Amino acid sequence: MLRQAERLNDSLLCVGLDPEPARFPGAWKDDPARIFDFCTAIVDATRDLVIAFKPQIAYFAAHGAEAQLEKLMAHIRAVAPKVPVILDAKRGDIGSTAEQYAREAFVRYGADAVTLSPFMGFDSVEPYLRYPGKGAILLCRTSNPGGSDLQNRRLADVEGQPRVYEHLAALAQGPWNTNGQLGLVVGATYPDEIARVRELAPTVPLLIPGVGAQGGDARATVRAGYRCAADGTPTGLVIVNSSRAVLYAGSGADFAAAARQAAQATRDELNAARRG
Ligand SMILES: O=C(O)c1cc(=O)[nH]c(=O)n1[C@@H]1O[C@H](COP(=O)(O)O)[C@@H](O)[C@H]1O
Repeated sequence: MLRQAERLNDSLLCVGLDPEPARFPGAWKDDPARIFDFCTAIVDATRDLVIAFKPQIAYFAAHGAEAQLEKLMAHIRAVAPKVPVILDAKRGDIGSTAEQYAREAFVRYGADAVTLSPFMGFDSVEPYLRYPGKGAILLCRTSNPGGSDLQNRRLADVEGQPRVYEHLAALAQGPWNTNGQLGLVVGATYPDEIARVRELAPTVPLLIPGVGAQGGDARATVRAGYRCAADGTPTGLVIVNSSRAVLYAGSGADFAAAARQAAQATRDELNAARRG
């Protein structure tokens, strides 16, 4: 699905759907009942510009707006059936509970992929791999400064003493990737680490948040993470997420047009970086 959407829309950009009613335009401001309306306006304005959409579940659950998220997922499937939807939930729990989280993501919401915290190990990830064709994207080297607290520590009892994120990248490329559906999250704020992850996991899709509001460099991100064959076919895809910089590009009645403009500019910048 990712390869198909990348070709269809000529894009590496993922628009993150992180709706904050306090930032909604005009009469919608502070009204959580407008979460669906706000998000569908963004989806409709950008659906031909993206490789994926990424709703962040907390922005819905915090307002008791799960029904609006269900409606939104159905809306995306209807208007952009070839664009994968990554449910950003960052789940991580023992196998029996993971089975419920997997059902929530893939059956209740119909997501194509879900983000997971791999802290509890492979048996906490495995239940998600039982769904054919569905993606499980593991936090590896996150975009936040505190990401280095644990992820950059070295593992003394693993050969070569890799850092935690390096070890995880190797597991995701190899033994953990039992159905070929794993991905990794690497922050745009750390391009050197993106390059290192790409070295260890040459073909795993990388979800890269952190351009836009967090200040990550789009060009450096693509250079570090995107790989293609001599004929231009991607061999290592990147899914570069921007949320706030797209969603809140404008604050008036024309917010959806402003979001489209911001998404288009970022998509073009990412494409220039991979072709330049
Ligand atoms: O898994 C994620 O999507 C994620 C991982 C990470 O390392 N950093 C990160 O910012 N994110 C998410 O990506 C989005 C970034 O939003 P913006 O900073 O507004 O573009 C938010 O939904 C975060 O929860």
